[in-house]
Parts: sequence; structure tokens; C-alpha cells
Amino acid sequence: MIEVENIHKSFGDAHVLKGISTVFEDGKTNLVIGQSGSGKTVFLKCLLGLFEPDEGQICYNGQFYSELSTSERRDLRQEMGMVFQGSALFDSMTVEGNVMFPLDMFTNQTKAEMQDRVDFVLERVNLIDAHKKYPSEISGGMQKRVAIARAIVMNPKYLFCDEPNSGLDPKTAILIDNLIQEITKEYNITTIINTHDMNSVMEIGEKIIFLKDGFKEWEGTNKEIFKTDNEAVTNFVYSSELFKKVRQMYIEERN
Ligand SMILES: Nc1ncnc2c1ncn2[C@@H]1O[C@H](COP(=O)(O)OP(=O)(O)OP(=O)(O)O)[C@@H](O)[C@H]1O
Repeated sequence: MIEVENIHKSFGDAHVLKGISTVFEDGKTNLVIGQSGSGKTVFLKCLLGLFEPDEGQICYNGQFYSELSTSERRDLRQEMGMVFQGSALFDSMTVEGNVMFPLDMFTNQTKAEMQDRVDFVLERVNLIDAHKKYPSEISGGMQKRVAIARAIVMNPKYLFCDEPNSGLDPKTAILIDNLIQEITKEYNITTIINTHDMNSVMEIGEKIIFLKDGFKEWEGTNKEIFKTDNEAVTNFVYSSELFKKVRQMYIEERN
């Protein structure tokens, strides 16, 4: 669980995060949405410990980040998996080389142990025959699966995903969303996803926080987002005619 208490972050005169508080529970897919520039990436970087908030606290399973020593922060960092926008795989390494990289860097496992773990996570993300391929030889959807396998290879307690669906067709995007949700539940991970994808909001948004100009404007579930009267949320989520129709149908069905 990650508890965020009233965090603020500024860069010079630019006050980017303005007192955000929320709780992200284990085993749930938590989504952060908001317009470009609303502060989503800065927020994610604060959660990852890459930026330290100017005010406020972030608490990881009961441990306040600000109270951790340097080595404790390093240990916490190793409990975090990250799926970057665009996958960020190493082009010169094979699929299994990419997935093995964190084990090689941060553990003392033998080659055989690492290979077992790599085989296990690649199978878990449904990549069976791609071990020896290079990223350029596989599809975008497969690259995302490799990125997810790499993010979970160290058995993380926390999983952060920045736009995991960018560049994918809608069908593949849903498969990737479902995979992230399944893994989150199976390993009871605290997962936080920055996204612009409204399909993700509807499919896997067990908890959604909506940022606007650095404030938390709204939070709730994918069921609640259909019914909310918050104008900023509805303008953002239902900006397309298709989504407006879907919402109308959903509300009519419920009444
Ligand atoms: N390192 C930095 N130094 C100065 N300003 C920054 C820095 N990082 C982000 N900002 C500013 O913070 C604001 C929020 O940026 P952020 O990248 O968090 O937005 P976002 O919601 O993730 O946008 P997008 O959806 O386009 O990725 C922007 O005005 C940006 O210029």
C-alpha cells in the first residue's frame, strides 16, 4: 500500500503538484489520469523516489520515505518495477537478456537460477518462443510483454506503468491492460498506471485519480466515473462523441 499525504512539488516558480493526498491499495490497478501538463509524470516520479516532494509525505507499507536511510531507499527501489512509455528495452540485448538484466544487476543469483526466473516470467506474460529474439524482431505488443516481464522479474511490491498502451492497437492494448491487472491481483502488487487511454479507465480502473492543474480534482472507481457530475472529469473523459454515447447507454441501463 502507498499512502500519499498532501504532497507539493515546485520547479522554480512553477507549482506543479498542489497538495495531493490519496491511498493506493495492494492488489488493485490504480490509474492516474488528467490532461497533458496536469502533473501525472511528476507525481509518478515522486512515487518512484526520483523527485522528493517539497512538502508532504509518501508512505510505503508503513515506511515514510523521508525517514529511510540511503541504503533503505535503495532496498525500497528494488521493490519497485517500472514499465516505461515505449517499453525502453535495450536494443542490443535479446528478450531474455533484457529480462535478466535486473537480476544480473541487483542479485547474486546463479546463472541457472536467473534463467529459471526469466523462463517463468516470460511464460507468465505469454511469451514462449521469443527468448533469443531482439526487440526489433518482435511486435509492439510483444515488446510491452517483455517490459512487463522485466518489471516483475524481481518480484516487486510496487509496479509503476507510464502510458503502457501508447502505440498499441485497441485490441492489443486491452490484452496488455488485462495482463497488468491479472499480475497485480496474482502477486498482490500495488500498481499505479499513468494513462490517457479511456478504454483502460473503463476496463481496469479499480481506482482512478484525476489530476487537474496539479490538484487532485476527483477520485473514484470506473463505475463511479460514469455517474459523476464533476464537470472537469466528464469534459475530460467524455470528450469524444463515442464515449458520451457509451455513458448515456450505461446510465439508461442502470435506471
Ligand atoms: N524537471 C522539471 N523541471 C521543470 N518543470 C518540470 C519538470 N518536470 C515537469 N515539469 C513541469 O511540470 C508540469 C507537469 O508536467 P508532467 O510531465 O507531470 O505532465 P503530464 O500530466 O505527465 O503530461 P503528459 O500527459 O503530457 O505526459 C509541466 O508544466 C512541466 O513543464
